[in-house]
Amino acid sequence: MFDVTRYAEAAQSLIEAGRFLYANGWSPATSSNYSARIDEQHVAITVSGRHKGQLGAGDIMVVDLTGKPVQSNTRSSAETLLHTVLYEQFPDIGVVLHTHSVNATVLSRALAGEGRLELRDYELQKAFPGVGTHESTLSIPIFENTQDIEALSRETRQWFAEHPDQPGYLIRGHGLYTWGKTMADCLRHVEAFEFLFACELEMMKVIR
Ligand SMILES: CSC[C@@H](O)[C@@H](O)C(=O)COP(=O)(O)O
Ligand SMILES: [Zn+2]
Repeated sequence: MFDVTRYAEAAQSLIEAGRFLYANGWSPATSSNYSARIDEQHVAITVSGRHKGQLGAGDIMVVDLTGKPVQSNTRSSAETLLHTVLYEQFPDIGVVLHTHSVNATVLSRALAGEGRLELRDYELQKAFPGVGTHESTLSIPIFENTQDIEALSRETRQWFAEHPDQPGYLIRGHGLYTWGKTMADCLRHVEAFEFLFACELEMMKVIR
């Protein structure tokens, strides 16, 4: 079983993250899902279909690392498996955030036919762990959107087994997944990605 105090802390951090992400326009219309690790085997995650700007304690539940609900009859996020494969694969991550911003959606569609977004020469790449210079490349995979989340979870697992240092991915026409050791780290990654996506879209207007 899991520690109730740690669950309450994780739930509170997800509630606060939801207010921030919704206020920024990155989690509109009940979209997005968030999770935080409680211990090696348990994760607090948003209940499916809830408004992410108005989350309360009843909107957060617990699943195990196979995505199975623990002590709950509610349905966890439809995309639970996209979270749990990351916790399984990266034992040191504590938080996963999935957002649906306009820029992530438009940029991933603008790059139709391309399987990656390569980010280079931006100072803000240093917001990600292990990046100490703008002279580096962040290779962000773009997976095709699908309603078959089990298949997508297998696809992401395989890609990140081969590219463990990349801090996130896009689903085309859908949104961003990113993670971090702490909530502060993960929120910084969302903000950094959003800044970089906006820059890429501006660059397309200037250069193409
Ligand atoms: C409101 S459409 C968005 C959903 O289809 C999904 O992509 C999403 O992010 C939220 O699903 P949820 O089951 O609430 O976690
Ligand atoms: Zn989504």
